[in-house]
Amino acid sequence: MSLRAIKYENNSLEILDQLLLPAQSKYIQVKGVEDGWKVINKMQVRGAPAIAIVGCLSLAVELKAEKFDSKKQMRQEIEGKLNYLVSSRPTAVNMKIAAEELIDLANQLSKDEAVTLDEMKSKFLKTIEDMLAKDIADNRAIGKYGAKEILSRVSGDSLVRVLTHCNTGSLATANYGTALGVIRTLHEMKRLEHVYCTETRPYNQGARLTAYELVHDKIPATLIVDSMVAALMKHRNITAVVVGADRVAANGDTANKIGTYQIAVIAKHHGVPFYIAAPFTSVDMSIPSGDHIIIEERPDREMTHVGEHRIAAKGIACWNPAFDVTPASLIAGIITEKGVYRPEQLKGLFAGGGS
Ligand SMILES: CSC[C@@H](O)[C@@H](O)C(=O)COP(=O)(O)O
Repeated sequence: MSLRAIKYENNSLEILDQLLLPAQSKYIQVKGVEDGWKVINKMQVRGAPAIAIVGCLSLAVELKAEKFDSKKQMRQEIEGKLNYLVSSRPTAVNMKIAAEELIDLANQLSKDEAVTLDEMKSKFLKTIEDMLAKDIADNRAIGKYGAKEILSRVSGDSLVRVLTHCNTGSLATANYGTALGVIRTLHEMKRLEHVYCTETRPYNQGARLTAYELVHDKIPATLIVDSMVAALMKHRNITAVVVGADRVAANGDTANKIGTYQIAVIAKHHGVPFYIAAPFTSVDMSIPSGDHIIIEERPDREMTHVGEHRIAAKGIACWNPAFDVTPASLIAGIITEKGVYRPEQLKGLFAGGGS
């Protein structure tokens, strides 16, 4: 079983087809931006950090093979292709933030007369290639800060019981994961008694992908269906909830996989602290609140069918938003690679250049 969602070696990019997991481990080659857009849009690769990394690496693969007449031409192509990649899925912000940073870099390199055409290309490619290592380092730091925060909720050497939703692990990132990274760290510290993961209907990221990662790593885990969360909190003494993010607004409101909001409401009712684990690349300071987040709506078929098998009555109308927004008031803390912050602290961090 492979847990590497993204393989990038010798300028060849392959992604593990997450539509086929857990039944089959099959890699598909991404030959350029067109392929990158398709694998993201079809959710063969998914999870906010992995979307950004695969999108940018698909551009790297294409740029390496291309010959440009001028730095201006290269800059224009970069900008057009990055904007196209941003359109592949609308809610996760990581691809948009990466695109803005890379377009800025291309502008700077193209204006700098001391930089040749070849140097511009190699500096640009190196910046993209460095994203893989940075994401893993960020996830390790998130794991460390998150574990410390959750352990602060129990006394002495007590073990903790954690609930997570969707998939935020090695399959959603360059490796290790964000919320699942926190769970991995707790397990490495031998302080995790048990993790519960939701099925995460309709795409079943929890049942198919998180369960696959937990079994692979031999982490003590139990799968529940999404409607069991309240019963779980009543009967199983959950220490904390930790989930990922697709976009965190400036006030801390957070878009994440559909179903996250109801878990946060239930957690509040039971006095269970609810945490978001996300790198700063998921924070969108350009929007004041979650009301401004565009929520992707996916095809009805994801709800009406499991694989090829229809489970819903023919003719029924469906509503299939892929994400919801959890208000900042329900979030105990945002676990980042730089530490754990209360939602209302975000604005101050960015004002002080904290990103
Ligand atoms: C580290 S992944 C964070 C989020 O992207 C994750 O929680 C999530 O909602 C994934 O949604 P998906 O639709 O599978 O891309």
